[in-house]
Amino acid sequence: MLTFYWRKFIVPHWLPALTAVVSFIVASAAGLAAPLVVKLLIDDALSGANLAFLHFITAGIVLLYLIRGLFSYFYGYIMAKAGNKMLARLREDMFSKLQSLDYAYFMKTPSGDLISLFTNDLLFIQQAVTVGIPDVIVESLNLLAIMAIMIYFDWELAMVTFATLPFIIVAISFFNNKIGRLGALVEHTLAKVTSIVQQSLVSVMVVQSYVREDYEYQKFSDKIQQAAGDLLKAQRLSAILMPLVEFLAAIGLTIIVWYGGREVINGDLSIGGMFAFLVYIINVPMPIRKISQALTHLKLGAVAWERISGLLDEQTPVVVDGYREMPEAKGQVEFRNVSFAYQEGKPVLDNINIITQPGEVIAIVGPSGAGKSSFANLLLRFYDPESGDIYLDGVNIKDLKISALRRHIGFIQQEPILFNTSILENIRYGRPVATMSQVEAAASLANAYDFIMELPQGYDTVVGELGGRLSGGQRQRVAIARAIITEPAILLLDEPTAALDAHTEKQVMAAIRQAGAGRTTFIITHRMSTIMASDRVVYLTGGRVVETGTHQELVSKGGLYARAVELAELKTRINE
Ligand SMILES: Nc1ncnc2c1ncn2[C@@H]1O[C@H](COP(=O)(O)OP(=O)(O)OP(=O)(O)O)[C@@H](O)[C@H]1O
Repeated sequence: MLTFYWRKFIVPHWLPALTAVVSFIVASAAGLAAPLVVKLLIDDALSGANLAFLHFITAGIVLLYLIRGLFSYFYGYIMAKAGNKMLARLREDMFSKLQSLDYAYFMKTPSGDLISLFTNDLLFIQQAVTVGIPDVIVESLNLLAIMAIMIYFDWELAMVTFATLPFIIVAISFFNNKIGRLGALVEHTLAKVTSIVQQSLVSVMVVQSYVREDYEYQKFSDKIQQAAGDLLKAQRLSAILMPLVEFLAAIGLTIIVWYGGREVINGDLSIGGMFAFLVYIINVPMPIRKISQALTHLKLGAVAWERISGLLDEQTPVVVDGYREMPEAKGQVEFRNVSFAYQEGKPVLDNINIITQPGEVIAIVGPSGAGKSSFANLLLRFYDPESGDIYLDGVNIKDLKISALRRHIGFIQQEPILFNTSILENIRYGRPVATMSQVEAAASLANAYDFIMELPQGYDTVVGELGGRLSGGQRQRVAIARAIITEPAILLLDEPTAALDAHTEKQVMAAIRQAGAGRTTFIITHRMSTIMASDRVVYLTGGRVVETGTHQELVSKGGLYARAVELAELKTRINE
């Protein structure tokens, strides 16, 4: 564990670490000299009734504590600066790694666990770095210095006094191991607690509509109680440890009184020397206690680091970035022999072949689970095909920079995610440098201009968590404006109206038609009116393209699509 901290946190920051240690040594030496002053005071100034020497010692004490204070400040400042810098860097690295990870990573990792890395785990690392590491180094030096001075003074008395040290060390390491294990448990439980909070915030509507508040509370409370219980056990052990260490140190003190007293009576030790010894032994428990606490911090930090490095070392880039830029695109898309599976042996798309012309409107239709959203995921390179390739304007999208590819695709989901900022910022998200007139043009094309103007704060209206202060149709139109402000060559819409009523659907479809003019549009849909407005229907079932053609062609063909349409019409009639 110590070698890990040495490699990770000390070697790369050796200069501030060295300056800090030197400052500490000076501060500590000043502190350690105090008992020597006691010896001089008793043996020379008081016994010899030497007033001049008494004045000299008095000035010496002031000077010693001045030096100690000054260098303690240097030490504290350097440590805080190095610790904060390192932590800020670690936070940046973690966030940057998070931004670089594949979509697939987020599908398999609970977001609560990730949040916990940024909160609980970073806190443990912070304590390990700013308290654990410095205390282990400096307090060990302190302890060694005290022991060395004691040996120098009177090695026999020192050896007798140190007889209690092995007991102190055994007690500390025994308790520390237990405390460390409990700490790791607390850490684990706190991660779960964060996850519960995050989940219940995201799902607040579900929680409230199913009246499951008590259940959520109970889940939270159980974990918190568990963490509190484990923490209390750890604190209890700490509370036992300290008096035990102090008791053992007091035995050392008794030994000095007894053995040292005899030496003084026999004339082998001066009274001042014995008092200095007593002051030193009184100072022994403090560094031992700090070392023990620091080791606990280091243990907890090491567990947290293991979790954090799990993120930093994540090797996901299954989707490897390409190298080609593509400033302009016409929007011709080809899927050539594309097959795909999320898990080996469970194919989701099977040998898909589609070529679109720029500006064509393709409706992707098929039963639930047919692979329609997976088709969109592949086009956006959230995943790569197992075999086969996808081309944009004749260029394999694997060769394109992912940023270049995605810049040409305006992606609109069934439930658009808006950020909790103003409408203006949301629309500009796709193109931060867009002028106000470009924002207004995008909003007009998306049929959003009028409703935005009717809002009291217009474009400055804050949309609420996930856009919750807007209606479903308004949210969708803001999302369309956000998608088209980048002027993408392709619009990719995954059931954009599925969550809307018939009236709102009409408004949103009108927006999509206006926004889609001149752009290749893939629209995943179940809506007959949307299908009929498309140039071509691609009918998917079981991950295969079973039929393709215009709606009329496919209906006339009387195949699987025609049967699906008949069923859909029947359903509509029944509902009417
Ligand atoms: N991230 C994922 N990991 C594993 N399997 C997945 C994942 N996403 C989808 N699947 C599976 O892949 C298959 C196709 O899913 P997909 O979402 O593409 O279907 P869909 O046609 O869009 O369905 P729907 O119309 O219900 O949205 C389904 O069996 C689904 O369970």
